[in-house]
Amino acid sequence: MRSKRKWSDVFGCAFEGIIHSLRTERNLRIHVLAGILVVLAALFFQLPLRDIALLLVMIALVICTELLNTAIEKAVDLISPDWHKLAKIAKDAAAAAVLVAAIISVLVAVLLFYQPVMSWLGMI
Ligand SMILES: Nc1ncnc2c1ncn2[C@@H]1O[C@H](COP(=O)(O)OP(=O)(O)OP(=O)(O)O)[C@@H](O)[C@H]1O
Repeated sequence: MRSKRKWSDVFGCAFEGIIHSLRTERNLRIHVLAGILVVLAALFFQLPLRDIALLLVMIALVICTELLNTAIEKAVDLISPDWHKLAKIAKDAAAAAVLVAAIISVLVAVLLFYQPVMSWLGMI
């Protein structure tokens, strides 16, 4: 089925989703702040553009999984306000997606920052 929604409506809904999630989800705010700090650190240590691009991809991955986690949580709360085994599986899997993205992002950041930080500290 072809959607008749205007582009401005599509962007408007997406923007509302971001604002609502930022207002209500503490973990998302932490991830956005961490992402900003990582980009500032990458600029400070003058990482190559390719490394900065990789960091941006990882930051986007974490923020997107966090947004999807919020979407799944809300949908599950709507469908299953009471305790249900499948609701637990859905929410736990969504939370696990954020955790995996966050862990891999930290590993990528450590690999990319290791050499420049050590050299800045005069340790190599
Ligand atoms: N309806 C439910 N049925 C079964 N288990 C649930 C249900 N709601 C929540 N849980 C369990 O509680 C955990 C926490 O769920 P909750 O909705 O409170 O998310 P949260 O961890 O507080 O997320 P966030 O902090 O990102 O808002 C879930 O991962 C799940 O294990």
